[in-house]
Amino acid sequence: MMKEMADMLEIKNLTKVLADKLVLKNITLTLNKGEVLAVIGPNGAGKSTFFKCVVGLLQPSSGDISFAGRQLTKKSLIAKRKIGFLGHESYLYSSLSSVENLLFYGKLYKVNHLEEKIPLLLKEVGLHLFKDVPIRSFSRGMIQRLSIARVLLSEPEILMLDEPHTGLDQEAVALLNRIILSKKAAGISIILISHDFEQVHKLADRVAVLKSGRIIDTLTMGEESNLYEMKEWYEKVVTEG
Ligand SMILES: Nc1ncnc2c1ncn2[C@@H]1O[C@H](COP(=O)(O)OP(=O)(O)OP(=O)(O)O)[C@@H](O)[C@H]1O
Repeated sequence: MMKEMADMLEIKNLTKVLADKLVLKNITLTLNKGEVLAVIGPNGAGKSTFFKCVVGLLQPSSGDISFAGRQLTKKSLIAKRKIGFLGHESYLYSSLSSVENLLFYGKLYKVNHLEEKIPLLLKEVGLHLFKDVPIRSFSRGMIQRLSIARVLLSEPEILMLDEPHTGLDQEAVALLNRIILSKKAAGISIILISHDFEQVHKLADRVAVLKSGRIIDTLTMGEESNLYEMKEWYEKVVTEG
C-alpha cells in the first residue's frame, strides 16, 4: 500500500512503433506522488509520443503502465479520469464560450458540483471576465488558459503537460507556474514536457532527457542546483548520449 502511494505512475519498458520506426525504446520511468518531473530533449525525440501512449491516445506497442499500482489497460477509464492531459491541441469548441466548454467536458467526465467549480476555475486561470464569450475570439494565450482549466476540471491526480508555457505571456507563465506548484503542494504528480530551461529549473524536482526514443539520463534537482549547471549537464548528455 505504501508503495502504491509513492509510485503514482510506473512505466516499464514502453515501446512504440510508428510507420515502421521505433519511436520509443524501452522507456522505464516512475513518477512519485507530489513530484514534478520534466522531460526534455531534442525535437523529434519522442516526447509527445510518450505522453500520448501514457494517456491512452496512442496504443503502446509493448510495455506496462500502472497507475497507483493498477495496470492501465487499452480501454482503461482510469487514465481518462485520473490523468489530466494538456497536449498541443486544445480540444475546445470555438463556437462555445468558456463556461459552455467547461460544462461540456465536466458532463463528459461526470464531474460533481460543476456549477460551483466552473466559476472558481475560470477565476483561477484569469478568464472570469470572458466567461460567456465564444472562444473563437480568444488569443492563443487565452485558449491555453482555458485548456488548463479544462484539464483541472476533473481534479486529476496526475497532470501531463506537453509544452504548457508555449505561447503564454509572462503574466500567464507566472500564473501557470503558481498553479503547477500549488497542485504539487496538494500532492498531485506532474510530468511536464518543455524546451524552456528556465521554467524547468523553476518547477522540476527531477529532469529526464529523452533522445532518439530513449531516456538517456536523469537529474535530481536539489536546493542548490542552478540553471547554468542544468543547461551544461543537458548539453553534455545530449552530445554524448
Ligand atoms: N503518426 C506518426 N507516424 C510516423 N511517425 C511519427 C508520427 N508521429 C510522430 N512520428 C515521429 O516520431 C518521432 C517522435 O515525434 P514526437 O512528436 O513524439 O517528438 P517530440 O520529442 O515531441 O518532438 P518536438 O520536441 O519537436 O515536439 C519523430 O521522428 C516523428 O517524426
